Amino acid sequence: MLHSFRACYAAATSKGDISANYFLVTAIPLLLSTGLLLSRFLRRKQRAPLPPGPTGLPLVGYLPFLGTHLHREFTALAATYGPIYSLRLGRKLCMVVSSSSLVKEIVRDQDAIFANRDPPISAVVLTYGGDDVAFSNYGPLWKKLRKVFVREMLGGANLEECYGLRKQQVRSSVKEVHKRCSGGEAMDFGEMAFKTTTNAMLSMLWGGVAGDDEGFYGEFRELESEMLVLMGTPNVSDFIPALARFDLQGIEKKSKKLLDKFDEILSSVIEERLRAVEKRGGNGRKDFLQVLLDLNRNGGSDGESYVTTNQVKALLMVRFLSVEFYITLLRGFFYTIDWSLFQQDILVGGTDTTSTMLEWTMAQLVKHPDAMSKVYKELNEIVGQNDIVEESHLPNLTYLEAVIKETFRIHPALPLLVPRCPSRTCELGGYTIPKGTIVYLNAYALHTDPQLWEDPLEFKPDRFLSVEDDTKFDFQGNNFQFLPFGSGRRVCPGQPLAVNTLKYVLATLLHSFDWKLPAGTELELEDKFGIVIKKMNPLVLVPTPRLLNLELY
Ligand code: HEM
Repeated sequence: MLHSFRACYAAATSKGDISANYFLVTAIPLLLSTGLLLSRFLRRKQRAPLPPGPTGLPLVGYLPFLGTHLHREFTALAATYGPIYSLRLGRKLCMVVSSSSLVKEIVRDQDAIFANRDPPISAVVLTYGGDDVAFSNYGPLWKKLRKVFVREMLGGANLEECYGLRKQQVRSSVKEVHKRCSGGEAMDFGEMAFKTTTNAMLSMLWGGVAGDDEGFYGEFRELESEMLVLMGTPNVSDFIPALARFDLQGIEKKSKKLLDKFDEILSSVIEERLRAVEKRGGNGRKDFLQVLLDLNRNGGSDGESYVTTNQVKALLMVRFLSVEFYITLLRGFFYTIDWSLFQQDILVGGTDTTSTMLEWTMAQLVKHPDAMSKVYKELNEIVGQNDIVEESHLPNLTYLEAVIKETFRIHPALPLLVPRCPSRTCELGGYTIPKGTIVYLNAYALHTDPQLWEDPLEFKPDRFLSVEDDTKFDFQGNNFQFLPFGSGRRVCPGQPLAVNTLKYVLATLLHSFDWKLPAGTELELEDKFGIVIKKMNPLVLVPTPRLLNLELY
């Protein structure tokens, strides 16, 4: 640089024309641009390295080396490469983080940077161009939709108003189980849990229930299944963005067609509701549909929560959101997943996080009779055998809550949470994390770390009772060693509804019946990696009534 400066000065002076202007016009820009280049070079040289990690193959990266239980594989890799490591899955650069201090850095200290998502093309199309709370990036649209979701749809007052709808569905499940009791019939507990939670959710969404009108809901469920399969199908366009415009597998085109069909159904639901409201007068039922239609027509009380008709429709599809996320995560692992089983799971099994957790909690209770008797004792004391469980009882069922937390610790439904994506290149734990990296937070590793938990693989609900400060292990992810619902800005907004529904359905089914394994069978607790982490084999149990007053059934 000094050399160029001297040359410039010499050129000017040799002509005997030491004009200040000439000097300014030539030398200063040269000096500035050289300085800029130098500082860029030095900055790049100083940038921290990428986290260490296993090397893979060209194009496919580490995909062919992954087994079938990713949360365990990722935990095992951390033993070799440390609490933060990188690997390529296809063309995508991914990081896996499994220490509570680094997780804290992501979800607290640098939360605004790590608050983006990386949705697949099919999800963007099917949510009206990403016009929804789950897939939009951190920014004004996400903030508005999240506020609508948390305050207006799932706000305390609205949830309370919908209690009647939930209760109706739970009581109707109790009746059905009771009917099947008389023959000593064994039943698939997971299936019954799925039906109960689905109906409770559908009734809160738009007052509907599967089975109310088999034609309509049957068609809707079929479309939902098609949607999940499309989102789950590995799409070359997602892995190699340069090929996206060719849509080689036709996934974008199929997604658009499917969206048209969804749109038709959702439009007819909305029109029907508007007609009913007009006929009846007033605002009609306060299910989520009505809340959203009121916002669509009048905006919110703050004047900022106006939602477009497309946003109403995208928000109504929320029932499967957590599953969609997981599919988003899984699409990377097409080498390791049996896609025919995956599709069967969606079409036949019925998959959702809340009912999956109901099944796991029940399985742990059947496996641990001591814990089961403590739950029954608590139910007898708080509810009594001459009454039915109401949601007002739930805050006092502290042992049941500890059982649920311990189940979430050992069997988190989404063990790698939902991947985050930094909006700019940043540093974490002394390493560089490039913009757009897919970041997995390994909750399973944290939940089972022997340095954080005593006997981490043992089912011991009491560990949650002995904690003096009961906010220490809440479901909000405020403690970075227990985060079944994530943490930070993008923490699961459905958590209060999910935990409430789980506790209410479980308390009701336990209070109403004794549950035993069919004679001659044994219980195992093996899991199966899939859309959510489900039990490998269905939980089959025989219920017998516990309550003497038959009117309570
Ligand atoms: C046991 C049940 C559930 C579990 C384990 C679960 C778990 C999660 C997790 C781990 C995340 C990602 C959080 C993060 O990135 O830090 C999430 C996000 C989300 N969940 Fe859930 N969830 C459940 C139920 C629900 C329900 C019932 C709803 C809807 C009523 C729901 C709606 C959402 C939405 C909208 C997001 C995205 C939030 C955002 O990106 O801003 N979840 N969930």
